[in-house]
Amino acid sequence: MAVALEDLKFTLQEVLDTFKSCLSEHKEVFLEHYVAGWRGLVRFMNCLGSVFSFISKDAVNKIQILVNHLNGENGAHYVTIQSMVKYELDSQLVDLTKRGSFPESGCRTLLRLHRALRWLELFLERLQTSTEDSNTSVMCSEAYNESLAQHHAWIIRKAAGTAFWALPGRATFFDVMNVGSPEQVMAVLGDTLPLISEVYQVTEDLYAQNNILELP
Ligand SMILES: CCCCCCCC/C=C\CCCCCCCC(=O)N[C@@H](COP(=O)(O)O)[C@H](O)/C=C/CCCCCCCCCCCCC
Repeated sequence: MAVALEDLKFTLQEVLDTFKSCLSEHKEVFLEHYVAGWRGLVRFMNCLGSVFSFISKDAVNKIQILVNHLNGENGAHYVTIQSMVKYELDSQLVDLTKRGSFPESGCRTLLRLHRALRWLELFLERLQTSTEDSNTSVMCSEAYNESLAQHHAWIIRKAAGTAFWALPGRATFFDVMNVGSPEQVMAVLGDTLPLISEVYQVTEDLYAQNNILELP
């Protein structure tokens, strides 16, 4: 029986490894590894219960759009996020001001995941400084309100806010991360966060330079 990648067991270490291999020595972001990082995160979310499946579906859909670009006839232009942005903008394959002919452009699709990466960064920062009594739902909502929520319609914010209350407590959350004791989780978080932050910042700068941070 074939098993979808998203259904395999999550380990935080694996996500760390994919984000480690995301950046080239010239600070280019390899799309293949970026997408692999997201696949790992979706696997984590799938372990948390079906209440998150509407979020997971959207992420999987966006991951698949990027994989299709990577595996398509113009895949060579999609090796890094930098080459993708240049190719799509030079070839006018991006809707810049309103949705139109290119609802599945790589630039637009990646921007949605990029914004979600900021949520992840803020959430992991909170987890890293959390104590046994900290509430994962509160940390998740705060991170969401400071980032992704600003790009979501009211109905999505409402649904996301409701789902956050179904998050398990910190101890279970750490168990699902599958890296060992809370001390080991903290250590892996300490390794993971700077990598995620760097990938986020490189992407943010690239999108800002090209004035494509608000793609419809
Ligand atoms: C290291 C382990 C600890 C943390 C692990 C977290 C795992 C999170 C995995 C995936 C995060 C989901 C990424 C969601 C991408 C959302 C992209 C987006 O903004 N899509 C909206 C806009 O798209 P277009 O309509 O413009 O195409 C779309 O409307 C969204 C629909 C679904 C709702 C999105 C809610 C996002 C909440 C993010 C927090 C996830 C909380 C997971 C709990 C751990």
